[in-house]
Amino acid sequence: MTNDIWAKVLAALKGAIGTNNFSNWIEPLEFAQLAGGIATFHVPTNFIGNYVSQNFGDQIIYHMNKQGQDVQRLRFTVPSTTHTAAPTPKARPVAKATATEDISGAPLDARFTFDTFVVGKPNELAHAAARRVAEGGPVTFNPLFLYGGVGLGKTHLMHAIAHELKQRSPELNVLYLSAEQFMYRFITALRERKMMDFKQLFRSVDVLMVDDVQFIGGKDSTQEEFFHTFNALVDGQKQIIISADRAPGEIKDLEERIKSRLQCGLVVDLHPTDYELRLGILQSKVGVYAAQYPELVIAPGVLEFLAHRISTNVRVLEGALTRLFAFASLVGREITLELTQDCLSDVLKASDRKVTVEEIQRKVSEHYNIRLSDMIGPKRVRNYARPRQIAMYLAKHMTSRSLPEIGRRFGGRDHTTVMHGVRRIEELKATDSQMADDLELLRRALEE
Ligand SMILES: Nc1ncnc2c1ncn2[C@@H]1O[C@H](COP(=O)(O)OP(=O)(O)OP(=O)(O)O)[C@@H](O)[C@H]1O
Repeated sequence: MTNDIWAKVLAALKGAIGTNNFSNWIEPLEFAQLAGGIATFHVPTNFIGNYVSQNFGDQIIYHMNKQGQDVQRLRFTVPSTTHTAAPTPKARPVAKATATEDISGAPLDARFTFDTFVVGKPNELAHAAARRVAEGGPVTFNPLFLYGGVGLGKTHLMHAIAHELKQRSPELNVLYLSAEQFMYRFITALRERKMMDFKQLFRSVDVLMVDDVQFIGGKDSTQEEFFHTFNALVDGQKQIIISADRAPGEIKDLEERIKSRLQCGLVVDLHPTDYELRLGILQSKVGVYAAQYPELVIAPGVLEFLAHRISTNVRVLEGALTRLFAFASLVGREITLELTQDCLSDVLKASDRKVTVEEIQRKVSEHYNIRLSDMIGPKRVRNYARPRQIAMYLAKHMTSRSLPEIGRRFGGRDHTTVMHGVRRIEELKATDSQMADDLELLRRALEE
């Protein structure tokens, strides 16, 4: 396809989608080639590619074909030289953290402080322990062992401790690094015959922080060296802080003596977030964005919606918010529930909890205080029939099962029985507020 033809396609698109959309979404595209019915474009970010494909893909194909080209599909690629993390020039990137290089450890993220850490029930113990260690003074528990699932704030708390300690006592030698970096340094020291320097460095610190220690599981010589370093520091009354994705006793392929050493101090876990904590985190992050995007308005209910729907981990929650603000700023619109659902459809889909028909049956029978066997069994009395219909209704709306599949799970009932039950509940939902409340309650309980 020649540039002339592409220019004609562009002119037609501009007329079809309007100047704003055109300059936001189509101008950043760079036509690369047309081969085998596939038109390829270079885009600055995957986000733009996805958006264009979903929203303007059909029109691009239509106008290219109208110009005599045979286009069946579009492909969007981000050239490797393009910086993928940055949104288009029109979107303001989120401020980058200034990393302060520790003397000999990994950089600390300037954003990870106690001030920016939101405390809730699931992390209050871990937070209190971290605060206590950050006060410095005589070592009371050694090591402090923080563990929890992905993205729940372990690294954030460790960096916060390091920042605080350095602020209170700048002379302290605080060394923060990941277990992987520990291993890498150890191997380098071995290779370069600098083990003495290695031992000296690690034994001279006042506070040693090792992140993601589960990494050394199965790495025998690294474990051995870690064990010696650990003992030397504990003997010298130096504080050690460790994080892992699971409790010390559950780390795979870790020597027993190390497990028991790690359990000697205080072991605290970060529990999965609950709704209140997620909402608190979102509110605090929105404060930051509000300063960066003063023109953006966020409609009531959006944060509650996100806190309710994204329950995986805080990193995903943060990513969703970043994307939402970048997107809203790009299109110059208020952040409404509708825009949120459009912009984050993939994230929302991915974090939808997969509810099974069996879970629904169990929950509904508990709620109405009937036996599971009666819910599935043949009895047709109202006491059983209504909860059964409610469970069918929820199965239809909360799972991807077809009506015949649902029928089979309800004691081999026919799909028309399921359809009738679902319709009956839909009618009641519209007319009976008690029924509507019950359905909402059950839905929430199942999504927890
Ligand atoms: N309670 C919280 N308050 C504010 N931000 C939080 C909180 N918990 C987590 N975060 C944020 O979530 C993101 C992920 O946190 P972090 O990197 O500390 O997780 P992690 O537990 O170390 O995860 P991983 O197991 O992947 O290493 C960070 O940007 C962090 O600032």
